[in-house]
Amino acid sequence: MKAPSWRRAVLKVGSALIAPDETGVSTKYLLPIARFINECRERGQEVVIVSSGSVAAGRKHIHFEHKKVPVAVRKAMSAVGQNEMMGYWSRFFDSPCAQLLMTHSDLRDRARYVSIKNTLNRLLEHNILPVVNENDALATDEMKVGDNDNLSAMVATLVDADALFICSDIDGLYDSDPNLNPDAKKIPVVEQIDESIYSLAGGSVSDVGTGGMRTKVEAAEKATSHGIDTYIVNGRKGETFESLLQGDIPGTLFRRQSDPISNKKHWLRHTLVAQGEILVDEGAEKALIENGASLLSSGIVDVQGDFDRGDAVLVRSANDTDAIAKGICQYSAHELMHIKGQQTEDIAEKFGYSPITEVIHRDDLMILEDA
Ligand SMILES: Nc1ncnc2c1ncn2[C@@H]1O[C@H](COP(=O)(O)OP(=O)(O)O)[C@@H](O)[C@H]1O
Ligand SMILES: N[C@@H](CCC(=O)OP(=O)(O)O)C(=O)O
Repeated sequence: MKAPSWRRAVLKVGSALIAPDETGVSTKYLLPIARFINECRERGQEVVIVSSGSVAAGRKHIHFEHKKVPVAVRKAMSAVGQNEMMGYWSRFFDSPCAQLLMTHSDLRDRARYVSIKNTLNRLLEHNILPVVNENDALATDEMKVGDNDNLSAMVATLVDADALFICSDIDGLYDSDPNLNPDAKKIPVVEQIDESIYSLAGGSVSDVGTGGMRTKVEAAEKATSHGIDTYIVNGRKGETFESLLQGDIPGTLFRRQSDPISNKKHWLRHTLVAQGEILVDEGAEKALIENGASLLSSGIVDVQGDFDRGDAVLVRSANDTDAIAKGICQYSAHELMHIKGQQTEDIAEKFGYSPITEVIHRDDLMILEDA
């Protein structure tokens, strides 16, 4: 079976490759990766790197006795290590590399999201190789993505990539962790990601790696739902990249969904964090799910949480605990408490102004699965 062709790819390099000894970065596994990138670029394909390794690089300079490194020390390691990690990449390419450090809070803000997208596109136009990492030194828990597997899927969506290569220290997804079970069997192709796939994926055994296989499957789910073929391959083996160049599939391919959801809805579903909940009556629930309607104030029963205009919220039936939709709300929680259950015309009369008809516009609304 041949791999689908691609035009633009994101290639994620985990700590397991750039920092195989977990302290300090190393060129040991980077040369075949850099050769692969150079060859792809010569063929007219574009590549964005998402690289881990800043924490491992920083460990060389900030010694810490205990295995469990406190958050502040990890951030300091990352700050001193980013530069070093970038230096390693730069030495492999004749054209320049550009560093982009971001957090989840940058990606969930629509304006910043578009700004990052434009910057990445300009860099690619100028044949500059972007190297993305999380801005670990600044990110608080609420701000961060937390792992570069998920970050790479978000970046792949952002740049409209058609392939995502997650390069790690393992040959792909197995039916259990091969580091723990020598009889584990590799799964060459995953057509659909569901709970049975998640149940196979374990964590990381490394001190600097984050997430293990679970975050890779999460990344694959995000990317494939956006129409991006996702590969987990072993970046420790040079032949992996030879195979990829020949169009073979050396690891596990998670095949893209044939009906990808739009950019905006993808961003809404996977990137935006809901700030509150809107409880709706049966009529509104039916209108949203069956008729593809916008949410109007008349169907709202209650409001929970404290959100502002433009924030993401979950919509759920007043009779159920499961959310049915997620959307961007045009009103604040405070405003909704006043207009809930009212017809749009009555609001105009009561409050003396012409309200926005849709509390959540259909275009800003994503029905969740199983609703
Ligand atoms: N089902 C599985 N198949 C393959 N690897 C698995 C599985 N479950 C857990 N793993 C672990 O995931 C590790 C790779 O993740 P991680 O250490 O975070 O690497 P990276 O630094 O490349 O992100 C593997 O070395 C393996 O121990
Ligand atoms: N941002 C961190 C890496 C976080 C991460 O996800 O690591 P990994 O699981 O090795 O890809 C760093 O630069 O060290």
